[in-house]
Amino acid sequence: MTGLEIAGLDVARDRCPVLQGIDAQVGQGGWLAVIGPNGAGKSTLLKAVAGLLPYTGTVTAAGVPLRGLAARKLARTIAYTPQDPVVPAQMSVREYVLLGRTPYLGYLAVPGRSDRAIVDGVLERLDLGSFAEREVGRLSGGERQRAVLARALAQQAPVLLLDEPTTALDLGHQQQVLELVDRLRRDDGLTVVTTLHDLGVAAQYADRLLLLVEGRAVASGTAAEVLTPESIARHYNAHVEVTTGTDGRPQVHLVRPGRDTAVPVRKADA
Ligand SMILES: Nc1ncnc2c1ncn2[C@@H]1O[C@H](COP(=O)(O)OP(=O)(O)OP(=O)(O)O)[C@@H](O)[C@H]1O
Repeated sequence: MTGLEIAGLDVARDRCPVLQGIDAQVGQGGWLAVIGPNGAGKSTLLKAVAGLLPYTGTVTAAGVPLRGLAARKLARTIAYTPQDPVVPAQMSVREYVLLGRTPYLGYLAVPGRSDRAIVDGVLERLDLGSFAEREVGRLSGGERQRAVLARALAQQAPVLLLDEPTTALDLGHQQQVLELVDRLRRDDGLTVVTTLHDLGVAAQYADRLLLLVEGRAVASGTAAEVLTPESIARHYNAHVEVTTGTDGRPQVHLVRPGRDTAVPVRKADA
């Protein structure tokens, strides 16, 4: 079953075309990583799918066209975390994450016991339990990024759009967030689309990659199909070596100019 389908998507910003003719399909429970160099249009794609930018073309979730959906219905369908979220600094982390329940509340209604239980569960899963009463403005960058993700998860939408979800996180929390998102798609069938600069992470976690360059999709497929040294050299202007990990997925290593290899050679192999 298709979780999300994007067909013939064009987006202009300041009247300049930024995305042209983008097609992508993600099955329910799938994880699509949108990759590409700076300015390629990755964030623009997520914003348009989230309904925050006008577009031509169609976006459907579980077969339902998203254009024209009422805001509450859209928020129950798609949860989105931006790359640079603006957070209300005075609000406590718990109150902020409770905002994720807004699409389920009646007019002027306050969150109920089940909303609070959902928020408590999400705070726990993201290691934020001890920060629940702290003001959002008094969190570190990584703690704030987890709070923003927590708010999106509290929304319990079947489609999750995450713009660079791990940039501010230390290695342990990166892994925790990526593993959590992976579990959510595998166990709960969430459909995930993330932008990712880290090609190694994209290769390890996503089941399909979409490579955008100057607003167009230049490649899509599995990590092994998309992440070739030639393609990375051409589109990122980066010199890399691509090896295959024990899990069969590609690993991308930067190679310093003038050096032969980025991959350490073990003594036994030398
Ligand atoms: N608010 C805006 N108004 C006009 N043009 C914009 C705006 N935001 C982004 N752009 C332009 O749209 C293009 C795509 O930007 P976008 O942020 O989608 O790229 P990106 O692939 O996410 O980049 P990065 O990897 O640097 O985050 C760029 O040329 C950018 O300059």
